[in-house]
Amino acid sequence: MVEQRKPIPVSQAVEQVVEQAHPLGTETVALEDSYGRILAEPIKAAHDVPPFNRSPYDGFALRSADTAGASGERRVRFEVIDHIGAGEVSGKSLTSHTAVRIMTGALLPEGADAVAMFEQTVDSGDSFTIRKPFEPMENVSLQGEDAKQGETIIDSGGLIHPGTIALLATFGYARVAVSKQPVVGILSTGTELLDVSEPLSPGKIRNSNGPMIAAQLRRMGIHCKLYGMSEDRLEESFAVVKKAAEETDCLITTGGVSVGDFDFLPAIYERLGAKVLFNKVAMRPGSVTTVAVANGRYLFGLSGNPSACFTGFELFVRPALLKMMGAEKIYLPKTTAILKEDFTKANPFTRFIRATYDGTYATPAGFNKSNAVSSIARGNALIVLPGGTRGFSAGDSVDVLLLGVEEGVQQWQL
Ligand SMILES: Nc1nc2c(c(=O)[nH]1)N[C@H]1C(S)=C(S)[C@@H](COP(=O)(O)OP(=O)(O)OC[C@H]3O[C@@H](n4cnc5c(N)ncnc54)[C@H](O)[C@@H]3O)O[C@H]1N2
Ligand code: MOO
Ligand SMILES: [Mg+2]
Repeated sequence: MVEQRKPIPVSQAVEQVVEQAHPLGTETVALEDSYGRILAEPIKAAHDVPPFNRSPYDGFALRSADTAGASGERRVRFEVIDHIGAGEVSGKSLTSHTAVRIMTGALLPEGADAVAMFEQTVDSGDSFTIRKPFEPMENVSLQGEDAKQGETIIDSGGLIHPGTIALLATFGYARVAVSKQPVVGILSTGTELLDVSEPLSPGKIRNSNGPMIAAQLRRMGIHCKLYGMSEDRLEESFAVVKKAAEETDCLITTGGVSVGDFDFLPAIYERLGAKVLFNKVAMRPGSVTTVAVANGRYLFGLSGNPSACFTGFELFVRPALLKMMGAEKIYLPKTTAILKEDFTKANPFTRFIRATYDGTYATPAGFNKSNAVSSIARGNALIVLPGGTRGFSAGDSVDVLLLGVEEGVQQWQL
């Protein structure tokens, strides 16, 4: 008799998977290799930013006191005593009605407390005039206005993105403490599978799940170990899964997890003595998604059906790996959108519909069965239709999970 599996709610399944994830510790990498990694130390301002009072304009550094009473009728003249660009330091100190010609980014000379932009002056080389008074510190970029020494600017646990890199570089982090990345393996199971470069033959299809998951991992900044494809034969599959599981923190297999005569993953988990967290989730696609743990390592048994495989990765594998990487924001961001099509038939399982989201509407991305591959290629989001007794109509407000967003959110809520 076919095994009866008990489906668990999606949120419970996500919780159970994430609960098993343990951070892998930290390492340091060169700044140029840190993009996309998870920051393992807070970034504290090592010094004020900017580190000195500087000119935000190309113009003349002057003493504001000398500008008192200036007007169109009573222009005030300054003698230019030096000329500096950014990076140069004037050796001159300003005295009454003297100024230094200064470029954007240059340290203000001693005595100066304001900058007249070129556009605010009539310039005649050795001297210039102005027609308005300047306030102390007018047109000055003040030391520490951006960041104060000792201030924590970014907490640990965030994704290092280009802005983070700019900050790290500002403070002289040639090396950065980041969380270690998990070693992740991918094995595609199925006697029907052909490699991408092989021609089709009767009953065979090309392996699309393997390359897809490798790309889903790359999108998270993770490089994986490829274990290729294995045919649906118990002994051989067991050997390769066992080896791969020993060599990785997380092994992702696709296919062979359902109740078919050649679905060997359940038997393999049993032989490995792995603890199966669940083997049925009340979701579609991906109801057969199975997650097991052996010796502290994850075994993700994703469905062979491409849409189910894709969805299983985004919902379960992604947050688990991010948590292992020390990330705080491990879940896909969620928003609401207006549904573009009817889904009038109720479904007891929560459905995840591949869709395009344009900021207002969520439009299903076409053929949306579990075995669909075209809709994964078109979509940038997953519409969530909760399981239950009701259907959904065009115009309904629905939840949408956003795919491919650089950084997610901290709370899982569905
Ligand atoms: N009697 C039942 N049959 C099925 C059930 C069930 O509950 N009772 N569940 C169905 C559901 S839901 C799904 S989803 C599939 C899951 O099957 P498996 O995860 O065991 O995957 P396979 O049987 O190996 O393959 C399913 C399908 O996907 C194609 N496939 C497999 N690997 C790849 C790959 N790497 N790239 C592209 N396509 C792949 C494979 O050829 C099959 O067509 O089971 C249902 N059956
Ligand atoms: O596991 Mo299946 O994907 O629900 O069609
Ligand atoms: Mg099967």
